Amino acid sequence: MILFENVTKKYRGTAKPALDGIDLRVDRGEFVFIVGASGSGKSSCLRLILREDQPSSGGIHVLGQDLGKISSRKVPYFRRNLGTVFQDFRLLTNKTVYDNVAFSLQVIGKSRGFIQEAVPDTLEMVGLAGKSKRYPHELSGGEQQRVAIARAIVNKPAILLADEPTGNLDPATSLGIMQLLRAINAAGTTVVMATHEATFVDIMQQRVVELSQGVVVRDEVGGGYGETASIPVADLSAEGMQVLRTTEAVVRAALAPEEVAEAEPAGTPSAAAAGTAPRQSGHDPDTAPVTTVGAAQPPEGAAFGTPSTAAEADPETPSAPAGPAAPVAARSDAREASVFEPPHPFGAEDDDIDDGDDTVRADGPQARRIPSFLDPDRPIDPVRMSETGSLADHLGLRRKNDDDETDVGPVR
Ligand SMILES: Nc1ncnc2c1ncn2[C@@H]1O[C@H](COP(=O)(O)OP(=O)(O)OP(=O)(O)O)[C@@H](O)[C@H]1O
Repeated sequence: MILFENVTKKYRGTAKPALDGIDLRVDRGEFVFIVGASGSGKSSCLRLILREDQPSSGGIHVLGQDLGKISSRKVPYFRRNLGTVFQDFRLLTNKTVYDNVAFSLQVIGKSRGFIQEAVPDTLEMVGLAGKSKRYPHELSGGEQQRVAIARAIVNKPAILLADEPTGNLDPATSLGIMQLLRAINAAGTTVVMATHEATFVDIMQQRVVELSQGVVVRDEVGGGYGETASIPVADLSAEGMQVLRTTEAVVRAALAPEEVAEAEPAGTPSAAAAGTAPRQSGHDPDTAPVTTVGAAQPPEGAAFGTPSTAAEADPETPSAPAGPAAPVAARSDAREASVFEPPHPFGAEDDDIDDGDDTVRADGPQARRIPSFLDPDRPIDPVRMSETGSLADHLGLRRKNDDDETDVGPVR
């Protein structure tokens, strides 16, 4: 899906290359952290994948495209299949939440009908259904980043590139964002994330590619942040891990193919997978207990087919989402697509682009995509988690207060 072959990037006027002979392969469905000290080449990597920049030498293939051969005219089409999220959110300040997300579809010519379905669905998924009319300055940092993520995924990209997406957020809010990215990955989108956040790299147990002075010095699955961490690794509590396990359980339950097949009437292939449950307006995810931090744990009855009670979130009862999803199954008939369908690397308008590189290696790193400590079959007590305070408490990351504004600003 992403292939770097001996890629070197040397910026004009610099003595040392930013990237020096990089070989890297990322397969469909992987979640890959790119870590390394400041200046090690993480952002340069992402820019090359996005085709914002070109390598000085070497070859890069993304979604079957040789980026060295793709014409400038085709670059915008190519980028439709890549969602991007940045540390500084990059929202349009004069547009509402809804319009920020809708805009990315309007500029690529999506129909009004598609936009009217896809935008609310995606906002619901990221836990912002009740804030669609707000402007960015009326949102906390965590909410702004969720808008940015909604905008990045509303067109169902095959790949989501995230460059320090939690860099401006406090730890508890960052965890919500990480859970959301993990859920998006669980739904089929390949995620490549550059980060300094040792804590999340360690607890997520995904593939870690470490750069040092433009060279890959480590590439392992389930690795921690490593010796070069510039941020101390937090000692996450067992409760913190339970929170993540519950999230994974909910996502898995919502996306499990067998439940989908049973839950939906014939002709509505995306209904249960979309997890489109009756909407609950006015819900503020930042004021709710543990189960709503991050949209991977959306408001009750909301996206992912989330169980309607904390008890139902128990992974022992994975069929819980089938209920909430059912009432809106008929509505799905009218949809062009659901955000939870497997990503279609290229739409009809992009048929001229070859997608031949999208094979999955059976023995590839994605084989361990879901770590054992997130195993939904392991016993947890979701009721206790939902009734005993905030996520920050569970993680030992208590905030100064509950004010939304504490989401904003660097805390490291
Ligand atoms: N446009 C540019 N022109 C010249 N040098 C650049 C340019 N962009 C990046 N560099 C240099 O390339 C190297 C890698 O930069 P890059 O931004 O990829 O690192 P990074 O790992 O993302 O760093 P950080 O964690 O601080 O964002 C650095 O030495 C940087 O100074």
